[in-house]
Amino acid sequence: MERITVNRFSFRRKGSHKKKDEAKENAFDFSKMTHLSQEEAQQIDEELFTEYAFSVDQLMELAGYSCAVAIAKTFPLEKMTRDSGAILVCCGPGNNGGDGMVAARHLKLFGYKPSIFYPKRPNKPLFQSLVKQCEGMDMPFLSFLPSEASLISDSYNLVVDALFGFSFKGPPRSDFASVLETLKNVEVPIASIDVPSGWDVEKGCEDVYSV
Ligand SMILES: NC(=O)C1=CN([C@@H]2O[C@H](COP(=O)(O)OP(=O)(O)OC[C@H]3O[C@@H](n4cnc5c(N)ncnc54)[C@H](O)[C@@H]3O)[C@@H](O)[C@H]2O)[C@H](O)CC1
Repeated sequence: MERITVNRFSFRRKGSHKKKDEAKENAFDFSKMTHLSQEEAQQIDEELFTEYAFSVDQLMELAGYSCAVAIAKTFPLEKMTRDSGAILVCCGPGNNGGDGMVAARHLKLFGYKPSIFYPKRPNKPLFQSLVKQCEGMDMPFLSFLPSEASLISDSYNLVVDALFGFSFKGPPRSDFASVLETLKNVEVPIASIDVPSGWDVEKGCEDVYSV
């Protein structure tokens, strides 16, 4: 099963503008993918907030958009076989979940058919606005996640994992334990925003509950 981690800082594409290199450029060499440590990522965020006066909304829009672009390049719409580009975006209770809704919005504009699973919603204007924007673009919100992974694999071409980012501290609390368990067993690719949910941010996939 294919897993990729879509980290807004990890895709560095040396663009070649010659037509003939296009195929080579599209076949991304994952060995060149770089990762930031949790501390580096937090330092960059902090610098963007203080030195450059970016707001969380702006960073979330940049992160969600760049993840949508990376996902569209890695999983082209024309290669999807199920239900004209149906994808499932699973959003968690923090900013990573916000990234997921922003990515869903852009993927919808790229022609994909996102559905969103967003079980735990912060009572904050930023997230309420993101939900309103997604509803306004006719993206359905699932009231529950099918417990059978096969139902997800049969209905969607891709799962976007925007459940947890760098603030996850395992093991998953009860409300998300079954969600991670189901996603572990899906047979379609999972594109994780920032960190695959359940992974230790620095050490990687250490525990059985990681997607
Ligand atoms: N740094 C920024 O301002 C930005 C970060 N971006 C993205 O957001 C995540 C980090 O966001 P944060 O809200 O700090 O944390 P998470 O989204 O990873 O999750 C926190 C959320 O999860 C709950 N939680 C933690 N551990 C568990 C657990 N074991 N079981 C259940 N629930 C858990 C916790 O209570 C919180 O509610 C970062 O990765 C970026 O992707 C944005 O891009 C914008 C700016």
